[in-house]
Amino acid sequence: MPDHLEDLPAKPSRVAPVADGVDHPRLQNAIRELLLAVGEDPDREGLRETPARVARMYAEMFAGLRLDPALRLRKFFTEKYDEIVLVRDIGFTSMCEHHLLPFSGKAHIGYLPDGRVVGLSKLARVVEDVSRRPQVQERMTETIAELLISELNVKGVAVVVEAEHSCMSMRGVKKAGAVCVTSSMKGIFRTNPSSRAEVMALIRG
Ligand SMILES: Nc1nc2c(ncn2[C@@H]2O[C@H](COP(=O)(O)OP(=O)(O)OP(=O)(O)O)[C@@H](O)[C@H]2O)c(=O)[nH]1
Ligand SMILES: [Zn+2]
Repeated sequence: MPDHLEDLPAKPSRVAPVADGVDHPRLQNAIRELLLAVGEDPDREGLRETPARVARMYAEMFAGLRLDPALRLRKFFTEKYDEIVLVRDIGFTSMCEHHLLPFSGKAHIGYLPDGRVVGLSKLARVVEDVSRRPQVQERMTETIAELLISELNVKGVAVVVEAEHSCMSMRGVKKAGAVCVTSSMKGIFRTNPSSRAEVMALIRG
């Protein structure tokens, strides 16, 4: 190592708190404790940077705790279109709040407009924002549907989420491939069985 670098701390940016709303030093201590508790040596070479790495990972996985997804839905386009709009297969990964393991899958969102439409990407952005929290799949589904029905001036909203839970595949009951499906229907999709059947048929493709 050149002399002039010898006194510099290694990668200082990796240990400093990052202005992302997460307490990085606290997280790093917790990860170090976790490694000690399972019988590992957090000071061995391969693990030396792990607490800082995992802290950054949690900051990313839980970034949704500090976001307001409603802000994604404040921009509209006036359109005469009055049939269902559906965005299918929006991929996501969230964190199961029971085991802090990921669950991932696809969200499908349909809505029936009432004179104006929202940018299609905004539906995917809402899924992205809401997924980055510790939660259960039912709450994630309901949160997305509630946001859409309260923020968009639409006749109905349908949200279906399909996901595989790591806590069911890699541990515990160990059922790889089991898929959990949840749905939340608002407005006309809740009150009118034929509208519900129509949106569900579109979601099934
Ligand atoms: N309803 C629901 N349950 C979930 C979700 N994610 C994980 N779970 C379940 O949460 C439950 C937690 O059960 P506990 O008995 O408290 O924990 P556990 O002993 O680790 O349970 P096992 O996973 O059966 O080993 C498990 O049945 C998980 O399958 C979710 O999104 N929704
Ligand atoms: Zn779990």
